[in-house]
Amino acid sequence: MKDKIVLQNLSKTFQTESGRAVPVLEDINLTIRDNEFLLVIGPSGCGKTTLLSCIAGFEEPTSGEILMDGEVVKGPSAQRGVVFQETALFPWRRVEKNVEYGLEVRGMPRQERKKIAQKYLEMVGLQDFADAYPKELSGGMKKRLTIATVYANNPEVLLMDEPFSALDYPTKCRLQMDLMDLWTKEKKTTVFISHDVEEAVLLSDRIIVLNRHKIALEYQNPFPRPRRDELRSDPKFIEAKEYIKGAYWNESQKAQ
Ligand SMILES: Nc1ncnc2c1ncn2[C@@H]1O[C@H](COP(=O)(O)OP(=O)(O)OP(=O)(O)O)[C@@H](O)[C@H]1O
Repeated sequence: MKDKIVLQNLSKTFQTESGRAVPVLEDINLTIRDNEFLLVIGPSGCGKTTLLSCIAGFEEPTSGEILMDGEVVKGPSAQRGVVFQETALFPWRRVEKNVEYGLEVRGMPRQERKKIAQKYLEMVGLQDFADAYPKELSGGMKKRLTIATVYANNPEVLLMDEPFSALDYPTKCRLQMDLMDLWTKEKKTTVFISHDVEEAVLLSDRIIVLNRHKIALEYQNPFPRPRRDELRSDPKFIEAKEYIKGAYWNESQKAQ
């Protein structure tokens, strides 16, 4: 599989207003392969969002560089779709019009963008809510809508920052399965940030534990796809979760 995103000696240090230097990422080297689902986990404040923001092009590295398809990332691009923890929807636009927004901006004809919006609303099970406003949707439905919106724009890379963290467990489980279905149908290179070890083992091809400014552990996920909901209670899955949790826990302890 070809390399999609390459982080070369990536470092990021923030300067606080009082002039203090806050090192967040130090000399990170990482290759994300085309169509890989990479999951980044780590204790709060370890730099997960900063890493994602650098890949998205929202933050500039202090040193080192990020390459996508061999080209240096110099700023945000429509080729990298971002899903944040908070849903970013237009409250005054109906559900279908939210999905169409990016396509409209690109000048796609009305009928064509409507067809694409309907396809993705169906894929996330929101076809009956096309004419509703976002405020009429539950938290989980809003997440589905955000994912449909990002997918409709057809980016090559999907960057997701804890998209399901605020949801209750059953809703989260359902959305994880939905995302996996969508990802299986339309594979995209994905970088997904999470605090949740179960989510990490269920979704990923590979897990990176980030801590103390560096990659503390890399774990190649052995579970074959498709992965069903029942996998969550498989003893081997639980064992894998414990292993990641052990590394995550140890790293959290060291961070204190
Ligand atoms: N713009 C900024 N200016 C100064 N410091 C910042 C800035 N953005 C982030 N930081 C600091 O960088 C560190 C990493 O933040 P980041 O949000 O990347 O962590 P995280 O791992 O995503 O945390 P969480 O899991 O709590 O979301 C934190 O110490 C934070 O205070």
